[in-house]
Amino acid sequence: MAVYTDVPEPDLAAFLARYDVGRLLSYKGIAEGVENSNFLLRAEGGTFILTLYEKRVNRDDLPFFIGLMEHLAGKGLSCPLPVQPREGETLGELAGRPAALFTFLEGMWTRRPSAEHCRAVGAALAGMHLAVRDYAGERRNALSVDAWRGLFEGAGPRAGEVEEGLPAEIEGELRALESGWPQGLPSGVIHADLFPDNVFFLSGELSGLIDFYFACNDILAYDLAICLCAWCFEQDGAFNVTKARGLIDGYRSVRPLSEAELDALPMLARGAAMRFLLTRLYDWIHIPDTSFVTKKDPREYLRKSRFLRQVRDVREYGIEREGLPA
Ligand SMILES: Nc1ncnc2c1ncn2[C@@H]1O[C@H](COP(=O)(O)OP(=O)(O)O)[C@@H](O)[C@H]1O
Ligand SMILES: N[C@@H](CCOP(=O)(O)O)C(=O)O
Repeated sequence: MAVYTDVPEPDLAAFLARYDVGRLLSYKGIAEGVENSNFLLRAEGGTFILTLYEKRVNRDDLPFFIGLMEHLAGKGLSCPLPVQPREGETLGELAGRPAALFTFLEGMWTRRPSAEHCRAVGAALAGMHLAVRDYAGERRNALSVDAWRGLFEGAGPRAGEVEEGLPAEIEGELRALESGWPQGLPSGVIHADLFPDNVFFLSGELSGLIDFYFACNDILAYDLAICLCAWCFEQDGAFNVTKARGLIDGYRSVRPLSEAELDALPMLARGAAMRFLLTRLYDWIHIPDTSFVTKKDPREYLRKSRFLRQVRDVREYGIEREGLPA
């Protein structure tokens, strides 16, 4: 569950007095999420999400994230819009933490994505990549290929407790990624965590994207590779080619992929699997079992990494390349 900070009602009422939302009617913590504390809040002026930014989010990055959501909403992309206070900064302070109020997005995330969901996500991701082309904010990806070795070392020798031989396997894959990581591909602001729990659907249609707190500047096709990892495997670990085709073709229907991007996709997908394997491994080892945070299983991404290492050509994801059948 992700409510790390208690918010006393009088403090919240004082915080809300900065906004034109009327009186506070009710609020409750939201169990989902990992990084921040989120509350569903009802006021006379409507329903909102209150976010308190916790320790793992760097305060200096908050203007980038908030500016990004404002930019995307301004371009018509459906995402939480930071609510402006009557005066002063969008970002306030509540219960000793940086805090902001957001519009409530209707919809639910899907636990059983279909190929059609994947197609819609691909199209939305590409739409986001086009919409951010003129966003002035910049943020380095602190979880890209140059950071993975540090994460691995941070996990330490206890990585072998998760599975025998795991440290040597990660070391081998890290070397391959570090030496083969694609260069010179189109870059821009990416979401970097567009997992099913960050995409809402309503009546079968994609209704919006949330959780931009890993967004950063990186290779655009890497964002698609992250989605491939997160959306196109079944619960039993099997890769679903139909979903992969849906995702990639959905993306290409909005933003075509160059030959160089298609060539790079298998390596980018291996990198994406490694990134989530390592962050999950780090948390698995460092977050105490007594913590109320539900730790995500690194082995899920180990299995995905093993599959993705066997892929030699993007056509193995079920898509066609110019003139070449799948
Ligand atoms: N703008 C929003 N509208 C509706 N629900 C939201 C909104 N923002 C967050 N939520 C809810 O809060 C949960 C956690 O939000 P998320 O941004 O994923 O947190 P974290 O950054 O901690 O992972 C989401 O799964 C969703 O249920
Ligand atoms: N998507 C990551 C964890 C980040 O969680 P989120 O709730 O912020 O999306 C993973 O699955 O490892």
